[in-house]
Amino acid sequence: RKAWAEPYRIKMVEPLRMLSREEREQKLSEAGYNTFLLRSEDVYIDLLTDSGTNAMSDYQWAGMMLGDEAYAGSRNFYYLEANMQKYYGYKYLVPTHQGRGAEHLISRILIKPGDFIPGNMYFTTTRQHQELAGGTFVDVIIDEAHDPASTHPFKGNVDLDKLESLIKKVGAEKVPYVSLAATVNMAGGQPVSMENVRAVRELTARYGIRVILDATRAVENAFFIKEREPGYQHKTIAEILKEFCSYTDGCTMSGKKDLLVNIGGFLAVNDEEIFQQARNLVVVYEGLHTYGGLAGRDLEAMARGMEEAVQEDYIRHRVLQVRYLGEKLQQHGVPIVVPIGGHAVFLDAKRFLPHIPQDRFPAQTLAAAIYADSGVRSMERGIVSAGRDPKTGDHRYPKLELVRLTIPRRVYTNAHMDVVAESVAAVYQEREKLSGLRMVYEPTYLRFFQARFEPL
Ligand SMILES: CC1=C(O)/C(=C\N=C(/C)C(=O)O)C(COP(=O)(O)O)=CN1
Repeated sequence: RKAWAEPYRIKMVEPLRMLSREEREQKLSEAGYNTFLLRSEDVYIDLLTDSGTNAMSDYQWAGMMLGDEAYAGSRNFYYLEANMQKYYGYKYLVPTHQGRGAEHLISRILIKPGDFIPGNMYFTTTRQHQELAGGTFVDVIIDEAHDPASTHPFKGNVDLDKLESLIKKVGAEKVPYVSLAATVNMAGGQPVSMENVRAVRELTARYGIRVILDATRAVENAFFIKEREPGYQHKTIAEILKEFCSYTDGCTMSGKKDLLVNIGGFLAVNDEEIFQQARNLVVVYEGLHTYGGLAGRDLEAMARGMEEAVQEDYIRHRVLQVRYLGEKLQQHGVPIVVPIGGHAVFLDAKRFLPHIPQDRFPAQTLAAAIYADSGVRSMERGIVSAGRDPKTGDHRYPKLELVRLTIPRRVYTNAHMDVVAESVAAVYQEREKLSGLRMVYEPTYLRFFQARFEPL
């Protein structure tokens, strides 16, 4: 049979409302044409992010009632620790309030000023913390990742020659770790193959260099390995995930994605010395080492989310719902990043709006136009997100100028996807009418969150 449906039924709903086109135009102007500055109540279908926006299960909500809110030694911490060891395989757990809390700790611990951190394409908060620690991020992803039309099945892969030439150029002692993301958010939710992570491990081991995984969407990555990599079709998602992690020395985790919680994260490592430094530093920045800025109930919900995340029917539905939207858009001729990623469909704003130069912010313009058309909220993932080069002060000009339609887990049905596809197609038909934006307010850090724009 072809028909497939959500592997869950709905027990509670949040009514949605739609504004009129005039109201949306007004809200957009008040938000400085930045979708981050819109109010949730003014958004119809919210595809801004899959971070913290996912629906918890009754099993997770029940866990919220079991929060052991002891200041030290909460029962929920030990349950989370045991589940992390079971599913991700690392030895030591340091909870943090969310992913960037863990990025902050590991950057401070491992990076010395003047160090270089190679990684498979940048992520905004990850690179920010590496730079704040005095490091320089160096992109060592394969070239195909920067080509939205390339159909390479594992566009998240590390280019081993780029990695080794960096190590030889700067010296292994200046490379504290490889920052490996799986999947790669900014490339379009693109996976890393098991063969590649194994090769990265072998190469870095020769130089005594650590590999720190960004495991935020590693379950989605495991799904792509099962689907695309020879030899893995008959492995479970849980087996693939654990094997993948076994080639790395630790991970930072934003539980707000794969782990189906609204807040939560952690740092996990195998090295006892790093663990001691992290659990000492966590009490300065996040909270005691057994809660790390989270309530006991949040730790419990994240531990239970971990069990659900690796369930085959759940993760298959999750990834195939994203693919459903992407294929609908392709039927309308809308240019998107291929292969379709695990957590979002990425519109290629350069091909969508070829008449708008990059320093007139085409992706920002497109995200604003989609909201005006239908109340669907998306996120700019182009020149605004790339920020300025700390050395030159000029914009960074990424090859990928994208708008991300990010699908929260277990929240929307395919009927919502149909509405989104229809709206994007309508904007695509009228794309000649769009003329770009100019930035009128630019914050210092991670400008995309709070920048304001005016139409040209
Ligand atoms: C791959 C990756 C992310 O995607 C990420 C956060 N992503 C957001 C907020 C997003 O909208 O994609 C973070 C930071 O996690 P945090 O938002 O601090 O829990 C780390 N790694």
